[in-house]
Amino acid sequence: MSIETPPQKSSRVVILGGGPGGYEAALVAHRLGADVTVVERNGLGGAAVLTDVVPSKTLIATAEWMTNAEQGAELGVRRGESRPADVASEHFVDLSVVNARVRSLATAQSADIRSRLEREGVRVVIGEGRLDGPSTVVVDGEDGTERLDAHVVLLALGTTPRVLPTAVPDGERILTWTQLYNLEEIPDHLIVVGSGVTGAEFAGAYHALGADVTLVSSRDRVLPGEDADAAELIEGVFRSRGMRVESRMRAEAAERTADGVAVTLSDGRVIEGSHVLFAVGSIPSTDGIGLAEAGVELTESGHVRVDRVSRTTARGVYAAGDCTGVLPLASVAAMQGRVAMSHALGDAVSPIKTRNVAANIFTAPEIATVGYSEKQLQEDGAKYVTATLPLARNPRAKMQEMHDGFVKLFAHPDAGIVLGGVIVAPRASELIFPITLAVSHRLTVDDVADSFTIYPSLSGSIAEVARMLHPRHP
Ligand SMILES: Cc1cc2nc3c(=O)[nH]c(=O)nc-3n(C[C@H](O)[C@H](O)[C@H](O)COP(=O)(O)OP(=O)(O)OC[C@H]3O[C@@H](n4cnc5c(N)ncnc54)[C@H](O)[C@@H]3O)c2cc1C
Ligand SMILES: NC(=O)c1ccc[n+]([C@@H]2O[C@H](COP(=O)([O-])OP(=O)(O)OC[C@H]3O[C@@H](n4cnc5c(N)ncnc54)[C@H](O)[C@@H]3O)[C@@H](O)[C@H]2O)c1
Repeated sequence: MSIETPPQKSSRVVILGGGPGGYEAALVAHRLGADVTVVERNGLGGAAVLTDVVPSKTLIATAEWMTNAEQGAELGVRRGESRPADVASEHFVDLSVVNARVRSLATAQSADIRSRLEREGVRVVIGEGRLDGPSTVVVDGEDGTERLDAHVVLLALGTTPRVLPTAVPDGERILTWTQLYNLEEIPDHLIVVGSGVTGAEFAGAYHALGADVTLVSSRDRVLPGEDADAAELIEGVFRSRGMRVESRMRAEAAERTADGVAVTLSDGRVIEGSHVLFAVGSIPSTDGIGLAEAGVELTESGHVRVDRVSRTTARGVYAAGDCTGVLPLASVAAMQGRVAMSHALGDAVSPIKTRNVAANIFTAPEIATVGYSEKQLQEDGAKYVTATLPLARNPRAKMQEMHDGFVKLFAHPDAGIVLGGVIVAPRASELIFPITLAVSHRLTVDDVADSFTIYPSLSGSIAEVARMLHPRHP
Protein backbone atom coordinates (compact mmCIF):
# COMPACT_ATOMS: atom_id res chain seq x y z
CA MET A 1 0.00 0.00 0.00
CA SER A 2 1.47 3.41 -0.93
CA ILE A 3 0.79 6.26 1.44
CA GLU A 4 1.10 9.98 0.70
CA THR A 5 2.96 11.80 3.43
CA PRO A 6 2.55 15.56 3.06
CA PRO A 7 5.60 17.37 4.50
CA GLN A 8 4.05 19.65 7.15
CA LYS A 9 6.78 20.43 9.67
CA SER A 10 6.20 23.39 12.03
CA SER A 11 2.46 22.75 11.67
CA ARG A 12 -0.03 23.66 14.35
CA VAL A 13 -1.54 20.45 15.76
CA VAL A 14 -4.57 20.44 18.07
CA ILE A 15 -5.42 17.19 19.83
CA LEU A 16 -8.88 16.72 21.30
CA GLY A 17 -8.62 14.25 24.19
CA GLY A 18 -5.71 13.56 26.54
CA GLY A 19 -5.94 9.75 26.85
CA PRO A 20 -3.35 7.33 25.39
CA GLY A 21 -4.58 8.12 21.86
CA GLY A 22 -3.99 11.83 22.47
CA TYR A 23 -1.00 12.23 24.76
CA GLU A 24 1.30 9.78 22.96
CA ALA A 25 0.48 11.54 19.70
CA ALA A 26 1.26 14.91 21.29
CA LEU A 27 4.79 13.77 22.17
CA VAL A 28 5.41 12.43 18.66
CA ALA A 29 4.05 15.58 16.99
CA HIS A 30 6.19 17.78 19.23
CA ARG A 31 9.30 15.72 18.41
CA LEU A 32 8.48 16.12 14.72
CA GLY A 33 8.63 19.90 15.13
CA ALA A 34 4.94 20.79 15.42
CA ASP A 35 3.38 23.36 17.72
CA VAL A 36 1.06 21.12 19.78
CA THR A 37 -1.97 21.83 22.00
CA VAL A 38 -3.88 19.09 23.85
CA VAL A 39 -7.46 19.88 24.87
CA GLU A 40 -8.84 17.71 27.70
CA ARG A 41 -12.05 18.18 29.68
CA ASN A 42 -11.18 15.96 32.67
CA GLY A 43 -7.60 14.98 33.38
CA LEU A 44 -4.55 14.00 31.34
CA GLY A 45 -4.23 10.26 30.81
CA GLY A 46 -7.91 10.12 29.92
CA ALA A 47 -10.31 7.42 30.98
CA ALA A 48 -7.43 4.94 30.65
CA VAL A 49 -5.62 6.51 33.60
CA LEU A 50 -8.50 7.99 35.62
CA THR A 51 -11.30 5.40 35.46
CA ASP A 52 -10.42 2.38 33.31
CA VAL A 53 -7.01 0.68 32.93
CA VAL A 54 -5.04 2.10 35.85
CA PRO A 55 -7.73 1.98 38.58
CA SER A 56 -9.05 -1.45 37.55
CA LYS A 57 -5.60 -3.04 37.41
CA THR A 58 -4.61 -1.43 40.72
CA LEU A 59 -7.74 -2.88 42.35
CA ILE A 60 -6.94 -6.23 40.74
CA ALA A 61 -3.47 -6.17 42.36
CA THR A 62 -5.20 -6.52 45.74
CA ALA A 63 -7.58 -9.16 44.38
CA GLU A 64 -4.58 -11.11 43.07
CA TRP A 65 -2.98 -11.03 46.52
CA MET A 66 -6.17 -12.47 48.02
CA THR A 67 -6.29 -15.23 45.38
CA ASN A 68 -2.67 -16.14 46.12
CA ALA A 69 -3.33 -16.09 49.86
CA GLU A 70 -6.17 -18.57 49.37
CA GLN A 71 -3.64 -20.98 47.85
CA GLY A 72 -1.33 -20.64 50.85
CA ALA A 73 -2.93 -23.54 52.68
CA GLU A 74 -2.20 -25.87 49.74
CA LEU A 75 1.45 -24.80 49.92
CA GLY A 76 1.63 -25.63 53.61
CA VAL A 77 1.43 -22.06 54.91
CA ARG A 78 -0.03 -21.87 58.41
CA ARG A 79 -0.50 -18.94 60.75
CA GLY A 80 0.57 -19.30 64.33
CA GLU A 81 2.00 -22.42 65.94
CA SER A 82 0.76 -25.62 64.30
CA ARG A 83 -2.67 -24.03 63.76
CA PRO A 84 -4.10 -25.49 60.55
CA ALA A 85 -6.31 -22.47 59.85
CA ASP A 86 -7.25 -21.47 56.34
CA VAL A 87 -4.84 -18.61 55.59
CA ALA A 88 -7.33 -16.70 53.46
CA SER A 89 -9.76 -16.50 56.34
CA GLU A 90 -7.11 -14.65 58.31
CA HIS A 91 -7.18 -11.77 55.84
CA PHE A 92 -9.84 -9.32 54.83
CA VAL A 93 -9.78 -6.33 52.53
CA ASP A 94 -10.31 -2.76 53.72
CA LEU A 95 -11.84 -1.34 50.57
CA SER A 96 -11.54 2.26 51.76
CA VAL A 97 -7.74 1.82 51.90
CA VAL A 98 -7.65 -0.04 48.57
CA ASN A 99 -9.72 2.63 46.83
CA ALA A 100 -7.74 5.50 48.39
CA ARG A 101 -4.62 3.86 46.92
CA VAL A 102 -6.37 3.36 43.56
CA ARG A 103 -7.44 7.03 43.39
CA SER A 104 -4.09 8.39 44.47
CA LEU A 105 -2.17 6.26 41.94
CA ALA A 106 -4.49 7.38 39.14
CA THR A 107 -4.30 11.06 40.11
CA ALA A 108 -0.50 10.91 40.41
CA GLN A 109 -0.14 9.27 37.00
CA SER A 110 -2.44 11.85 35.43
CA ALA A 111 -0.35 14.66 36.98
CA ASP A 112 2.87 12.98 35.74
CA ILE A 113 1.54 12.87 32.19
CA ARG A 114 0.55 16.54 32.31
CA SER A 115 3.96 17.62 33.63
CA ARG A 116 5.78 15.47 31.07
CA LEU A 117 3.79 17.05 28.21
CA GLU A 118 4.31 20.58 29.52
CA ARG A 119 8.00 19.96 30.18
CA GLU A 120 8.44 18.89 26.57
CA GLY A 121 6.69 22.04 25.33
CA VAL A 122 3.16 20.79 24.63
CA ARG A 123 0.41 23.24 25.62
CA VAL A 124 -2.40 21.75 27.73
CA VAL A 125 -5.82 23.42 27.76
CA ILE A 126 -8.44 22.11 30.20
CA GLY A 127 -11.92 22.46 28.75
CA GLU A 128 -14.58 20.94 26.53
CA GLY A 129 -13.57 21.09 22.86
CA ARG A 130 -15.59 20.98 19.65
CA LEU A 131 -14.88 21.43 15.95
CA ASP A 132 -15.90 24.54 14.05
CA GLY A 133 -15.05 23.20 10.61
CA PRO A 134 -12.11 20.85 9.98
CA SER A 135 -9.37 23.25 11.02
CA THR A 136 -10.67 25.08 14.08
CA VAL A 137 -11.20 23.75 17.59
CA VAL A 138 -13.30 25.82 19.99
CA VAL A 139 -12.66 25.21 23.69
CA ASP A 140 -14.98 26.17 26.52
CA GLY A 141 -12.51 26.22 29.37
CA GLU A 142 -11.92 27.61 32.84
CA ASP A 143 -10.80 30.93 31.35
CA GLY A 144 -13.66 31.32 28.87
CA THR A 145 -13.88 30.34 25.23
CA GLU A 146 -10.79 29.98 23.04
CA ARG A 147 -10.51 29.33 19.29
CA LEU A 148 -7.53 27.25 18.17
CA ASP A 149 -6.70 27.17 14.47
CA ALA A 150 -4.89 24.05 13.31
CA HIS A 151 -3.24 22.53 10.26
CA VAL A 152 -3.87 19.12 11.77
CA VAL A 153 -6.58 18.04 14.23
CA LEU A 154 -6.46 14.68 16.03
CA LEU A 155 -9.68 13.37 17.57
CA ALA A 156 -8.83 11.09 20.52
CA LEU A 157 -12.18 11.38 22.25
CA GLY A 158 -12.57 7.96 23.82
CA THR A 159 -15.89 6.57 25.07
CA THR A 160 -18.18 6.69 28.09
CA PRO A 161 -20.03 3.76 29.74
CA ARG A 162 -23.30 2.74 28.07
CA VAL A 163 -26.26 3.32 30.38
CA LEU A 164 -29.65 1.52 30.19
CA PRO A 165 -32.55 4.00 30.51
CA THR A 166 -34.23 1.50 32.84
CA ALA A 167 -31.21 1.34 35.16
CA VAL A 168 -29.85 4.84 35.54
CA PRO A 169 -26.73 4.82 37.76
CA ASP A 170 -27.01 6.71 41.06
CA GLY A 171 -23.33 6.38 41.96
CA GLU A 172 -24.17 4.62 45.23
CA ARG A 173 -25.87 1.30 44.53
CA ILE A 174 -26.46 1.31 40.77
CA LEU A 175 -23.02 1.84 39.31
CA THR A 176 -20.91 2.08 36.19
CA TRP A 177 -17.25 1.05 36.55
CA THR A 178 -16.21 4.72 36.74
CA GLN A 179 -18.15 5.01 40.04
CA LEU A 180 -16.70 1.96 41.78
CA TYR A 181 -13.70 3.69 43.29
CA ASN A 182 -15.66 5.65 45.90
CA LEU A 183 -16.97 2.51 47.62
CA GLU A 184 -15.82 2.37 51.23
CA GLU A 185 -16.85 -1.21 51.97
CA ILE A 186 -16.89 -4.47 50.03
CA PRO A 187 -20.46 -4.95 48.74
CA ASP A 188 -22.26 -7.86 50.45
CA HIS A 189 -23.65 -9.01 47.13
CA LEU A 190 -22.52 -7.39 43.87
CA ILE A 191 -24.56 -8.13 40.76
CA VAL A 192 -22.40 -7.59 37.67
CA VAL A 193 -24.36 -7.12 34.44
CA GLY A 194 -22.37 -7.88 31.27
CA SER A 195 -19.76 -10.62 30.90
CA GLY A 196 -17.45 -8.92 28.38
CA VAL A 197 -13.88 -8.18 29.48
CA THR A 198 -14.91 -5.38 31.86
CA GLY A 199 -17.66 -7.39 33.55
CA ALA A 200 -15.51 -10.53 33.86
CA GLU A 201 -12.55 -8.62 35.33
CA PHE A 202 -14.64 -6.81 37.97
CA ALA A 203 -16.74 -9.90 38.82
CA GLY A 204 -13.56 -11.93 39.39
CA ALA A 205 -11.84 -9.16 41.33
CA TYR A 206 -14.76 -8.38 43.66
CA HIS A 207 -15.29 -12.07 44.33
CA ALA A 208 -11.64 -12.41 45.32
CA LEU A 209 -11.93 -9.29 47.51
CA GLY A 210 -14.69 -10.98 49.49
CA ALA A 211 -18.02 -10.01 47.89
CA ASP A 212 -20.75 -12.45 46.90
CA VAL A 213 -21.01 -12.01 43.14
CA THR A 214 -23.71 -12.82 40.60
CA LEU A 215 -22.66 -12.35 36.98
CA VAL A 216 -25.48 -11.75 34.49
CA SER A 217 -24.19 -13.00 31.15
CA SER A 218 -26.28 -12.46 28.01
CA ARG A 219 -24.44 -15.13 26.00
CA ASP A 220 -23.90 -18.90 26.17
CA ARG A 221 -20.66 -18.33 28.00
CA VAL A 222 -18.74 -15.47 29.61
CA LEU A 223 -16.18 -13.55 27.49
CA PRO A 224 -17.99 -14.29 24.20
CA GLY A 225 -15.32 -12.61 22.05
CA GLU A 226 -12.41 -14.66 23.42
CA ASP A 227 -10.82 -18.04 22.72
CA ALA A 228 -13.59 -20.55 23.51
CA ASP A 229 -11.38 -22.86 25.63
CA ALA A 230 -10.07 -19.91 27.66
CA ALA A 231 -13.55 -18.51 28.25
CA GLU A 232 -14.91 -21.92 29.26
CA LEU A 233 -12.04 -22.36 31.70
CA ILE A 234 -12.64 -18.96 33.32
CA GLU A 235 -16.36 -19.59 33.65
CA GLY A 236 -15.56 -22.96 35.30
CA VAL A 237 -13.12 -21.26 37.69
CA PHE A 238 -15.70 -18.56 38.53
CA ARG A 239 -18.35 -21.16 39.31
CA SER A 240 -16.00 -23.42 41.28
CA ARG A 241 -15.04 -20.46 43.49
CA GLY A 242 -18.70 -19.89 44.30
CA MET A 243 -19.69 -17.11 41.88
CA ARG A 244 -23.23 -17.42 40.48
CA VAL A 245 -23.34 -17.05 36.69
CA GLU A 246 -26.75 -16.40 35.12
CA SER A 247 -26.14 -17.47 31.49
CA ARG A 248 -28.20 -16.40 28.46
CA MET A 249 -29.86 -13.77 30.62
CA ARG A 250 -30.16 -10.01 30.15
CA ALA A 251 -30.82 -7.41 32.82
CA GLU A 252 -33.88 -5.42 31.80
CA ALA A 253 -33.96 -2.92 34.66
CA ALA A 254 -32.53 -2.09 38.07
CA GLU A 255 -33.95 -0.10 40.95
CA ARG A 256 -33.07 0.78 44.51
CA THR A 257 -34.70 -1.11 47.37
CA ALA A 258 -34.66 -0.17 51.06
CA ASP A 259 -31.20 -1.65 51.57
CA GLY A 260 -29.87 -2.51 48.14
CA VAL A 261 -30.92 -3.12 44.55
CA ALA A 262 -33.39 -5.26 42.64
CA VAL A 263 -32.44 -6.30 39.11
CA THR A 264 -35.12 -7.57 36.73
CA LEU A 265 -33.88 -10.29 34.36
CA SER A 266 -35.17 -11.10 30.89
CA ASP A 267 -36.98 -14.25 32.16
CA GLY A 268 -39.01 -12.07 34.55
CA ARG A 269 -37.13 -13.04 37.70
CA VAL A 270 -35.96 -10.32 40.06
CA ILE A 271 -32.64 -10.84 41.82
CA GLU A 272 -31.65 -8.78 44.83
CA GLY A 273 -28.18 -7.61 45.75
CA SER A 274 -26.51 -4.85 47.73
CA HIS A 275 -25.06 -3.18 44.60
CA VAL A 276 -25.23 -3.62 40.82
CA LEU A 277 -22.44 -2.83 38.37
CA PHE A 278 -23.40 -2.28 34.73
CA ALA A 279 -20.60 -3.26 32.32
CA VAL A 280 -22.71 -3.32 29.15
CA GLY A 281 -20.31 -1.63 26.74
CA SER A 282 -19.34 1.93 25.84
CA ILE A 283 -20.55 4.80 23.67
CA PRO A 284 -18.05 6.89 21.63
CA SER A 285 -17.85 10.54 22.79
CA THR A 286 -18.50 11.85 19.29
CA ASP A 287 -21.96 13.37 19.63
CA GLY A 288 -22.69 17.10 19.50
CA ILE A 289 -19.17 18.37 18.86
CA GLY A 290 -19.47 19.40 15.21
CA LEU A 291 -17.93 16.31 13.61
CA ALA A 292 -20.47 15.73 10.83
CA GLU A 293 -20.56 19.49 10.05
CA ALA A 294 -16.75 19.40 9.62
CA GLY A 295 -17.02 16.49 7.15
CA VAL A 296 -15.97 13.78 9.61
CA GLU A 297 -18.00 10.68 8.79
CA LEU A 298 -19.22 8.47 11.62
CA THR A 299 -20.17 4.79 11.46
CA GLU A 300 -23.65 3.59 12.48
CA SER A 301 -22.38 2.98 16.01
CA GLY A 302 -21.16 6.61 16.21
CA HIS A 303 -17.43 5.78 15.88
CA VAL A 304 -15.18 7.93 13.68
CA ARG A 305 -14.46 6.25 10.35
CA VAL A 306 -10.67 6.00 9.79
CA ASP A 307 -8.26 4.36 7.37
CA ARG A 308 -5.15 2.41 8.43
CA VAL A 309 -3.10 5.58 8.92
CA SER A 310 -5.86 7.13 11.08
CA ARG A 311 -7.19 9.63 8.49
CA THR A 312 -10.87 10.55 8.79
CA THR A 313 -12.97 11.63 5.82
CA ALA A 314 -12.16 15.32 6.52
CA ARG A 315 -8.86 16.62 5.17
CA GLY A 316 -6.36 17.32 7.95
CA VAL A 317 -8.51 15.60 10.60
CA TYR A 318 -7.22 12.34 12.07
CA ALA A 319 -8.68 10.11 14.78
CA ALA A 320 -7.19 7.59 17.21
CA GLY A 321 -8.24 5.30 20.01
CA ASP A 322 -11.58 4.03 21.26
CA CYS A 323 -13.57 6.71 19.40
CA THR A 324 -12.57 4.91 16.16
CA GLY A 325 -13.80 1.49 17.36
CA VAL A 326 -10.75 -0.19 15.76
CA LEU A 327 -9.64 -2.20 18.82
CA PRO A 328 -10.41 -0.67 22.19
CA LEU A 329 -7.04 -1.09 23.91
CA ALA A 330 -4.73 1.55 25.33
CA SER A 331 -1.77 0.17 23.34
CA VAL A 332 -3.73 0.39 20.07
CA ALA A 333 -4.95 3.92 20.86
CA ALA A 334 -1.35 5.04 21.43
CA MET A 335 -0.17 3.35 18.22
CA GLN A 336 -2.98 4.95 16.19
CA GLY A 337 -2.12 8.37 17.61
CA ARG A 338 1.59 7.96 16.79
CA VAL A 339 0.80 6.74 13.26
CA ALA A 340 -1.58 9.67 12.71
CA MET A 341 1.02 12.26 13.68
CA SER A 342 3.82 10.61 11.71
CA HIS A 343 1.58 10.57 8.65
CA ALA A 344 0.31 14.11 9.10
CA LEU A 345 3.78 15.53 9.67
CA GLY A 346 5.53 13.70 6.84
CA ASP A 347 7.49 11.11 8.81
CA ALA A 348 7.90 7.45 7.79
CA VAL A 349 4.82 5.47 8.69
CA SER A 350 3.53 1.90 8.43
CA PRO A 351 -0.18 1.22 8.58
CA ILE A 352 -1.52 -0.38 11.78
CA LYS A 353 -1.52 -4.17 11.82
CA THR A 354 -4.04 -5.23 14.44
CA ARG A 355 -3.07 -8.88 13.87
CA ASN A 356 0.10 -8.35 15.93
CA VAL A 357 -1.67 -6.80 18.91
CA ALA A 358 -1.25 -8.63 22.21
CA ALA A 359 -4.13 -8.35 24.69
CA ASN A 360 -4.72 -9.56 28.21
CA ILE A 361 -7.75 -10.15 30.41
CA PHE A 362 -6.84 -9.62 34.05
CA THR A 363 -8.93 -12.39 35.57
CA ALA A 364 -7.37 -15.07 37.81
CA PRO A 365 -5.88 -16.82 35.90
CA GLU A 366 -5.23 -14.20 33.22
CA ILE A 367 -5.95 -14.78 29.52
CA ALA A 368 -3.33 -13.39 27.12
CA THR A 369 -3.70 -13.61 23.36
CA VAL A 370 -1.74 -12.53 20.31
CA GLY A 371 -2.00 -12.98 16.54
CA TYR A 372 -4.79 -14.88 14.82
CA SER A 373 -7.48 -16.41 17.01
CA GLU A 374 -8.79 -19.87 16.13
CA LYS A 375 -12.13 -18.28 15.16
CA GLN A 376 -10.41 -15.92 12.68
CA LEU A 377 -8.38 -18.80 11.19
CA GLN A 378 -11.56 -20.85 10.73
CA GLU A 379 -13.50 -17.91 9.26
CA ASP A 380 -10.64 -17.16 6.81
CA GLY A 381 -10.51 -20.85 5.82
CA ALA A 382 -6.77 -20.73 6.66
CA LYS A 383 -4.63 -23.87 6.90
CA TYR A 384 -3.34 -24.22 10.46
CA VAL A 385 -2.28 -26.71 13.09
CA THR A 386 -2.71 -26.24 16.80
CA ALA A 387 -1.48 -27.79 20.03
CA THR A 388 -2.39 -27.14 23.66
CA LEU A 389 -0.61 -28.05 26.89
CA PRO A 390 -2.48 -27.84 30.18
CA LEU A 391 -0.60 -25.82 32.80
CA ALA A 392 -1.09 -28.67 35.28
CA ARG A 393 1.56 -30.66 33.31
CA ASN A 394 4.20 -27.96 33.82
CA PRO A 395 6.67 -28.74 36.68
CA ARG A 396 6.80 -25.14 37.94
CA ALA A 397 3.01 -24.93 37.93
CA LYS A 398 2.87 -28.15 39.99
CA MET A 399 5.32 -26.68 42.52
CA GLN A 400 3.21 -23.56 42.78
CA GLU A 401 -0.16 -25.40 42.90
CA MET A 402 -1.34 -23.70 39.70
CA HIS A 403 -4.09 -25.97 38.42
CA ASP A 404 -6.06 -23.96 35.87
CA GLY A 405 -4.59 -22.79 32.60
CA PHE A 406 -2.97 -23.79 29.35
CA VAL A 407 -0.65 -22.73 26.56
CA LYS A 408 -2.00 -22.99 23.00
CA LEU A 409 -0.27 -22.18 19.72
CA PHE A 410 -1.47 -21.94 16.12
CA ALA A 411 1.02 -22.43 13.30
CA HIS A 412 1.15 -22.86 9.55
CA PRO A 413 1.24 -26.64 8.87
CA ASP A 414 4.02 -26.55 6.23
CA ALA A 415 6.18 -23.51 6.97
CA GLY A 416 5.70 -23.79 10.73
CA ILE A 417 5.27 -20.02 11.08
CA VAL A 418 3.65 -19.10 14.39
CA LEU A 419 0.25 -17.56 13.60
CA GLY A 420 -1.05 -16.91 17.09
CA GLY A 421 -1.20 -18.04 20.66
CA VAL A 422 -3.26 -18.09 23.84
CA ILE A 423 -1.89 -18.37 27.36
CA VAL A 424 -4.18 -18.85 30.34
CA ALA A 425 -2.08 -18.63 33.49
CA PRO A 426 -1.30 -16.38 36.41
CA ARG A 427 0.60 -13.40 34.92
CA ALA A 428 -0.10 -14.58 31.37
CA SER A 429 0.36 -10.88 30.47
CA GLU A 430 4.08 -11.32 31.15
CA LEU A 431 4.38 -14.78 29.57
CA ILE A 432 2.88 -13.92 26.18
CA PHE A 433 5.82 -11.80 24.99
CA PRO A 434 7.88 -14.60 23.35
CA ILE A 435 4.80 -15.54 21.29
CA THR A 436 4.28 -11.87 20.43
CA LEU A 437 7.88 -11.73 19.18
CA ALA A 438 7.32 -14.90 17.16
CA VAL A 439 4.11 -13.56 15.58
CA SER A 440 5.55 -10.09 14.88
CA HIS A 441 8.72 -11.44 13.27
CA ARG A 442 7.22 -14.49 11.57
CA LEU A 443 9.35 -16.93 13.57
CA THR A 444 8.67 -20.65 13.19
CA VAL A 445 7.69 -23.17 15.85
CA ASP A 446 11.21 -24.60 15.47
CA ASP A 447 12.72 -21.16 16.25
CA VAL A 448 10.67 -21.09 19.45
CA ALA A 449 11.31 -24.76 20.33
CA ASP A 450 15.08 -24.45 19.79
CA SER A 451 15.44 -21.57 22.25
CA PHE A 452 16.50 -22.32 25.80
CA THR A 453 13.95 -21.87 28.55
CA ILE A 454 14.65 -21.89 32.27
CA TYR A 455 14.01 -25.17 34.09
CA PRO A 456 11.61 -25.15 35.85
CA SER A 457 9.54 -22.30 34.39
CA LEU A 458 6.07 -21.70 32.99
CA SER A 459 7.67 -20.47 29.77
CA GLY A 460 9.03 -24.01 29.34
CA SER A 461 5.48 -24.92 28.24
CA ILE A 462 5.68 -22.41 25.36
CA ALA A 463 8.75 -24.17 23.93
CA GLU A 464 7.16 -27.57 24.55
CA VAL A 465 3.96 -26.69 22.67
CA ALA A 466 6.11 -25.34 19.83
CA ARG A 467 7.97 -28.67 19.78
CA MET A 468 4.63 -30.50 19.47
CA LEU A 469 3.98 -28.51 16.28
CA HIS A 470 7.30 -29.32 14.55
CA PRO A 471 6.34 -29.70 10.86
CA ARG A 472 6.96 -33.23 9.63
CA HIS A 473 7.57 -33.38 5.89
CA PRO A 474 7.17 -36.76 4.19
C1 LIG B 1 -12.71 -1.07 32.94
C2 LIG B 1 -11.77 -1.01 31.77
C3 LIG B 1 -10.51 -1.56 31.88
C4 LIG B 1 -9.63 -1.51 30.81
N1 LIG B 1 -8.41 -2.12 30.95
C5 LIG B 1 -7.54 -2.09 29.91
C6 LIG B 1 -6.26 -2.70 30.03
O1 LIG B 1 -5.94 -3.32 31.05
N2 LIG B 1 -5.41 -2.61 28.99
C7 LIG B 1 -5.74 -1.94 27.84
O2 LIG B 1 -4.92 -1.87 26.91
N3 LIG B 1 -6.94 -1.35 27.70
C8 LIG B 1 -7.86 -1.41 28.70
N4 LIG B 1 -9.07 -0.81 28.56
C9 LIG B 1 -9.35 -0.04 27.35
C10 LIG B 1 -8.70 1.35 27.46
O3 LIG B 1 -9.18 2.01 28.61
C11 LIG B 1 -9.01 2.19 26.24
O4 LIG B 1 -8.68 1.46 25.08
C12 LIG B 1 -8.23 3.50 26.25
O5 LIG B 1 -8.66 4.29 27.34
C13 LIG B 1 -8.45 4.28 24.96
O6 LIG B 1 -7.74 5.47 24.98
P1 LIG B 1 -8.31 6.77 24.24
O7 LIG B 1 -7.22 7.78 24.26
O8 LIG B 1 -8.91 6.40 22.96
O9 LIG B 1 -9.54 7.25 25.14
P2 LIG B 1 -9.67 7.71 26.67
O10 LIG B 1 -8.67 7.08 27.54
O11 LIG B 1 -11.12 7.50 26.96
O12 LIG B 1 -9.39 9.26 26.61
C14 LIG B 1 -10.22 10.14 25.90
C15 LIG B 1 -10.18 11.49 26.58
O13 LIG B 1 -10.84 12.44 25.73
C16 LIG B 1 -11.50 13.37 26.56
N5 LIG B 1 -12.54 14.03 25.77
C17 LIG B 1 -13.57 13.43 25.10
N6 LIG B 1 -14.31 14.36 24.46
C18 LIG B 1 -13.74 15.56 24.73
C19 LIG B 1 -14.05 16.89 24.35
N7 LIG B 1 -15.10 17.17 23.59
N8 LIG B 1 -13.25 17.88 24.81
C20 LIG B 1 -12.19 17.61 25.61
N9 LIG B 1 -11.84 16.38 25.99
C21 LIG B 1 -12.61 15.36 25.56
C22 LIG B 1 -12.06 12.54 27.70
O14 LIG B 1 -12.29 13.34 28.84
C23 LIG B 1 -10.94 11.53 27.92
O15 LIG B 1 -10.08 11.95 28.93
C24 LIG B 1 -9.99 -0.88 29.61
C25 LIG B 1 -11.27 -0.32 29.48
C26 LIG B 1 -12.15 -0.40 30.54
C27 LIG B 1 -13.54 0.18 30.40
N1 LIG C 1 -7.86 -5.97 30.06
C1 LIG C 1 -8.18 -5.19 29.05
O1 LIG C 1 -7.37 -4.92 28.16
C2 LIG C 1 -9.57 -4.61 28.96
C3 LIG C 1 -10.41 -4.55 30.06
C4 LIG C 1 -11.69 -4.04 29.89
C5 LIG C 1 -12.10 -3.60 28.64
N2 LIG C 1 -11.22 -3.67 27.60
C6 LIG C 1 -11.61 -3.29 26.24
O2 LIG C 1 -12.90 -2.78 26.19
C7 LIG C 1 -13.67 -3.50 25.22
C8 LIG C 1 -15.10 -3.49 25.65
O3 LIG C 1 -15.31 -4.41 26.71
P1 LIG C 1 -16.57 -4.32 27.66
O4 LIG C 1 -16.63 -5.55 28.45
O5 LIG C 1 -16.57 -3.03 28.39
O6 LIG C 1 -17.81 -4.21 26.64
P2 LIG C 1 -18.43 -5.30 25.63
O7 LIG C 1 -19.32 -4.53 24.75
O8 LIG C 1 -17.37 -6.14 25.04
O9 LIG C 1 -19.27 -6.25 26.59
C9 LIG C 1 -20.50 -5.89 27.12
C10 LIG C 1 -21.33 -7.15 27.28
O10 LIG C 1 -22.53 -6.82 27.92
C11 LIG C 1 -23.58 -7.55 27.33
N3 LIG C 1 -24.83 -6.85 27.62
C12 LIG C 1 -25.31 -5.71 27.02
N4 LIG C 1 -26.50 -5.38 27.57
C13 LIG C 1 -26.76 -6.31 28.52
C14 LIG C 1 -27.84 -6.51 29.42
N5 LIG C 1 -28.87 -5.68 29.47
N6 LIG C 1 -27.79 -7.58 30.27
C15 LIG C 1 -26.74 -8.44 30.23
N7 LIG C 1 -25.70 -8.30 29.40
C16 LIG C 1 -25.72 -7.24 28.55
C17 LIG C 1 -23.21 -7.60 25.86
O11 LIG C 1 -23.86 -8.66 25.21
C18 LIG C 1 -21.70 -7.80 25.94
O12 LIG C 1 -21.37 -9.17 25.97
C19 LIG C 1 -13.02 -4.86 25.17
O13 LIG C 1 -13.21 -5.48 23.92
C20 LIG C 1 -11.57 -4.56 25.40
O14 LIG C 1 -10.92 -4.31 24.18
C21 LIG C 1 -9.97 -4.17 27.73
